[in-house]
Amino acid sequence: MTMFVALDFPNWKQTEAFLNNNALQGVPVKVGMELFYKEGPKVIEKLKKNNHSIFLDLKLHDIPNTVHQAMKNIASLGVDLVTTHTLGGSEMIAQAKLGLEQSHTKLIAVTLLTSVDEEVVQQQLRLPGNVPANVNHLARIAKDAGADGVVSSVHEVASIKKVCDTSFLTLTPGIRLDSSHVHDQKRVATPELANQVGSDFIVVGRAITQSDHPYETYMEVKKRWEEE
Ligand SMILES: O=c1ccn([C@@H]2O[C@H](COP(=O)(O)O)[C@@H](O)[C@H]2O)c(=O)[nH]1
Repeated sequence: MTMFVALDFPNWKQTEAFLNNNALQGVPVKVGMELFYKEGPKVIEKLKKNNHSIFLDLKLHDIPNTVHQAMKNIASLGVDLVTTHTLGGSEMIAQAKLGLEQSHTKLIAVTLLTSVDEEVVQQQLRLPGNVPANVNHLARIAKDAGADGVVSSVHEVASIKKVCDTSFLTLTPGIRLDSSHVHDQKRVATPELANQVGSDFIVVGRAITQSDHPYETYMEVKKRWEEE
């Protein structure tokens, strides 16, 4: 069970200040597109030097060969987890996994983003079935293609564990302490519910990074996540 703090900051200077000013040095962190596209691989080196576990959330989505070659480069960074989308299909996921084979990095495939709801799935994208059915289907594809786990919302975890096996990892963003301030997220849940349904990892961003008291909020979320 690990809780990652999403370091969604524009650059290293602001990231470092946030970690140092709030006594969060060494906590598990998620690096996403915003920070990585600005700072590149050196941001990973810096965080590793400060003993952070790292989830690199770049959500690769391209043809299988391109994803394979990109994952070979990511493997050399020594991060703990990395993401690809599932919507590139089985071959893309399998090639992503092969690209990581010389490393300890686990491959996590994004099913449906937590910012997506039934309106997007059914009215905009016109996918057959509802959100839970699509998430289950994509999780099964990811597992069969060799991924170590999936990103979903907390609400789909129990069903994924049933369909894919309890050892198949689930990583759940969209964590909120209450129903206010959901921002652009649609499928949100509390840390307690994430624990109850058996989520293996949670990701918490703005609830902590935009808090008036980030350290206290971090400790509160962690307590609620671990002690339920
Ligand atoms: O389906 C997904 C996949 C990734 N994310 C990422 O998690 C964090 C969540 O941030 P909050 O501020 O806690 O909403 C963010 O970095 C996303 O890129 C996700 O939310 N949903």
